[in-house]
Amino acid sequence: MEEFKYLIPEESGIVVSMDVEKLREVEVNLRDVFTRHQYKELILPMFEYVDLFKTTRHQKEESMFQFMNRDGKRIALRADFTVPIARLYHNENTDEVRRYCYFGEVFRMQERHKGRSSELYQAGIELIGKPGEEGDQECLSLIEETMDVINMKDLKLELGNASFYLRLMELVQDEELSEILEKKAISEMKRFVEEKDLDEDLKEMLINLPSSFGSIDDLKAFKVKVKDKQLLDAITSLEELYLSCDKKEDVMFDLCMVPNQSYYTGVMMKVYSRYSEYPILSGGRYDRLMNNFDTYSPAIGFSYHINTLLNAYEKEGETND
Ligand SMILES: N[C@@H](Cc1c[nH]c[nH+]1)C(=O)O
Repeated sequence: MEEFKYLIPEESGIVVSMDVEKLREVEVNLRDVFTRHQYKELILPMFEYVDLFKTTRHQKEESMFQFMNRDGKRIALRADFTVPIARLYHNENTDEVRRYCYFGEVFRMQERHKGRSSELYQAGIELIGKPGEEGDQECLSLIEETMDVINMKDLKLELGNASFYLRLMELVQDEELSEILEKKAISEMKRFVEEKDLDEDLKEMLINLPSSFGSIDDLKAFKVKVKDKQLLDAITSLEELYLSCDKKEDVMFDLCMVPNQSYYTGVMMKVYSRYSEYPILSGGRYDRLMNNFDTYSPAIGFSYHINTLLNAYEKEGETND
């Protein structure tokens, strides 16, 4: 394909313009925090069997970069760090608490012409074996500490809960709800609710959901409208987690948060810079992922999306000039 030799594929477009000096600075600062808290650094394979990501059903097959190896087995470029780390924990044959951290690329095919690279540089941690509130708090305080060392202004930490989302889907039994939640579309939600045969309390709550995003007071005001026990528990666990946050003024709640990974089961976290449309960090509790390896262990983790972070950092710099 001679005519393409001067061009860079859309898939890796952003990578070539990455500010490597800044990347290394962020990496050093994050590594320093992770290792201070006993997170052991891992280097994980770049090539995996497609089956690894398929059996855990977390990554859509069409978003994986795949090829055949010499034995005719289907190989994928690493599409995620969390899943191979779950396998690693299983292979360690332990039920003790383990702390891992990692730095490197994941490969996920993006929608065309959105200007997003398919080669995503991540820096993250996984905390395995520490259940519930205790594990959530450890993870959250680590996020807060790392938010300090990346030296960015105006960061917001958003909390959602996958158990809230999963319970809603169970009650409503309609995939369209996911899209409406993601868009926080008030009028679409009204139309959707009117067309459905649902309990009146649930209808009233759903109508209020897209506009209930915000502070702890917004969360508390919304809670009054909730009658279902599982939904209430999910909100209470967010309230409790909030109490352990150091910088409460930077914390927001989003009950419309749709899990961006299908393995999330509990609290979900996202960090936003006002200079980026996408989160610079995302993560969550995933207590059932390990079941795929016949190991039963609660876990939570997060990843910084370094490409997004560097873009936001550059924009922040431009507005300060
Ligand atoms: N692997 C997730 C982030 C995460 C790490 N641990 C838990 N969640 C992602 O790439 O979005």
